[in-house]
Amino acid sequence: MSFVSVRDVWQAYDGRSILERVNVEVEEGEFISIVGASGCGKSTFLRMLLAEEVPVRGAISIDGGAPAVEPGRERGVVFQRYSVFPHMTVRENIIAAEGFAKPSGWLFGSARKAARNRADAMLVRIGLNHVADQYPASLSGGMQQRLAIGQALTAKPRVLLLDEPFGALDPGTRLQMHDFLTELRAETGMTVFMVTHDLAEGFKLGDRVLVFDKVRWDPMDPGLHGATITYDFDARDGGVPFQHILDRYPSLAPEPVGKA
Ligand SMILES: Nc1ncnc2c1ncn2[C@@H]1O[C@H](COP(=O)(O)OP(=O)(O)OP(=O)(O)O)[C@@H](O)[C@H]1O
Repeated sequence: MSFVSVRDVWQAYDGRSILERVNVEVEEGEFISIVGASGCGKSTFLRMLLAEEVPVRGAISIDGGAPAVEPGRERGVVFQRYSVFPHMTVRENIIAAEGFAKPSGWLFGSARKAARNRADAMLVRIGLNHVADQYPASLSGGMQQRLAIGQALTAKPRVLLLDEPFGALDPGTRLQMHDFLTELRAETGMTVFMVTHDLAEGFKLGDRVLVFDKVRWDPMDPGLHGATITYDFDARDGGVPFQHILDRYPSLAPEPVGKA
């Protein structure tokens, strides 16, 4: 059995189908990029992988375990909008991430001191040790997002879920974050699922690129049917030229530079 196994998963809200018949098998350590038109259910799929919500049908299992019913330490998540705590320093943000992963939610005495040492090691790892005592507002967007990734990594997750993690960053910072993520991944052997609207990014970072789309379409009721995985591209060797996908999915094309 694969490390992550998604079997015949369906999701619906208020009786409206969002995802249907989603099947995918993922090996440990694979980097899976996810693309698809806006609103097709990509974030919903990530939330189910995180066990933040359960599918109405089908099951997702990780490492052969029973389907999870709530988020656990083995899954970390990073969203596009900075999820760091603005009233805490950079170091406190990392310590808090560890504290919240504990059942009691808080750390005291020697446990807190040890957590501080681990936090400092993490800050060195993500290149933020020189700003450990600053507040997030004083950091650049790329630094804040590195802090968010550092928080997610604090619990040493085996699966990292990234929802458009670099969507709010400028192109240069984005490229730096690609290198950072590639290094982290080589170091940790984590399995990664990343939703992106940038196909080039998806093919560059991913081992595979999954495309979500609707295969059934009712012109009288466009919201009737849900999306599923329509393509599973092998992106390891540079992948297929992504222009072919853009031809079929023009809505995925990046915004022209300078467009308001
Ligand atoms: N908790 C919810 N209750 C009701 N509807 C929801 C809920 N969560 C998501 N939806 C709806 O499900 C659909 C899929 O949303 P989702 O955020 O998963 O899409 P997405 O592909 O990630 O979109 P985008 O690319 O724009 O971020 C949308 O129509 C959204 O409004």
